[in-house]
Amino acid sequence: MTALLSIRDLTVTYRRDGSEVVALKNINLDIAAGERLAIIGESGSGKSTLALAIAGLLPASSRIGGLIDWHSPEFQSPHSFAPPSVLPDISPTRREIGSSTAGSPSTTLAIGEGRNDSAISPLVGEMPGRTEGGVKERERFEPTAKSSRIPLAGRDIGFVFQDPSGSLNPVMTVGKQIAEVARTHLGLTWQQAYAKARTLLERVRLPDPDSAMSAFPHQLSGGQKQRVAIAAAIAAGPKLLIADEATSALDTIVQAEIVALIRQLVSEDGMTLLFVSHDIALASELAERIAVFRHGELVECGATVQIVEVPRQPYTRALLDAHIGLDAEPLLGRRAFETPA
Ligand SMILES: Nc1ncnc2c1ncn2[C@@H]1O[C@H](COP(=O)(O)OP(=O)(O)OP(=O)(O)O)[C@@H](O)[C@H]1O
Ligand code: NI
Repeated sequence: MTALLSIRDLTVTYRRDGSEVVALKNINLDIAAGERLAIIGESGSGKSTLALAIAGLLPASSRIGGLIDWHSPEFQSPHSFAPPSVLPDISPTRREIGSSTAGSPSTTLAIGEGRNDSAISPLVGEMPGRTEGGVKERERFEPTAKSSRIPLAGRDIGFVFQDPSGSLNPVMTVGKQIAEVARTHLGLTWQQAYAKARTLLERVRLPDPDSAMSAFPHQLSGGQKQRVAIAAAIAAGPKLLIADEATSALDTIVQAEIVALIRQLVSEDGMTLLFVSHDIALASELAERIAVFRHGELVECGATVQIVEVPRQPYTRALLDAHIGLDAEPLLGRRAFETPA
């Protein structure tokens, strides 16, 4: 399988109240093109930080070390600190990236240790102290070569957050906000973009897409809002879809529907999926591979069946054990739990 991106020695530190929080420590991870990879771990383990780092959406208060290589001729770093050619290669594992040797289409994304000033996050000022929030357009520095471009959240990377209200504009119609993504990134006319938005609402199976086009987010249910957020996230045809706890705020049935929808869209569009969740059972329903995070470290990574059936780490075992009913038909267990006495 071809790697979409390689993460090498990625370390992310946040500054908070004068002290530093190390959110990720020396992460090494490859993401294959077209795979469905889940990132799991308890709260604060660094899952969202990884997702934001990949999308180039970390707040300016963060510092990044290590590198992210996109193995695509189209892409450049979303947060490299200088053109790769003038930066020293500080990563001891750099040579392990087979396809990033000279002449390869790989592009180095982040090299060295530096304050993340170049990545101007839309989260800055909007959601201080949080990693979840709305992704809207953000300023970017220009690519150094015309032939390659910076992988951009919203265009090349679709991002779906836990709270769809955070990513949807409350005073803009559903149709217009999806159309705006298509217009901005695909260069469509408004008319074409609205037609695309209408098609996308059908694809995400929103009931009555025609009236939904002129609806405002508050007129929709949580699950419907999340469908709209997903439509907006895939509107520009991203290569990578990142869903960060995208179903965590929804009830079990809607959660299953959204997971099924994500699976279908990812397969139809040939997208790579990064599914961030604290729920190992949900992750195992969707992902082919699971990476387990704890205290900012990647403790275990393997095929879903291996992680679920023969976890190597006690921590993974504990996550599995903590999930009620995983070993004993979870859906039946949940249904019995929900049935009124
Ligand atoms: N903007 C920020 N400023 C300061 N510290 C932060 C910021 N965002 C995250 N952190 C800290 O970094 C660590 C990792 O947080 P992160 O949000 O990546 O974890 P997570 O696994 O996504 O957790 P959750 O499941 O609660 O979403 C935590 O200690 C968190 O408090
Ligand atoms: Ni998170």
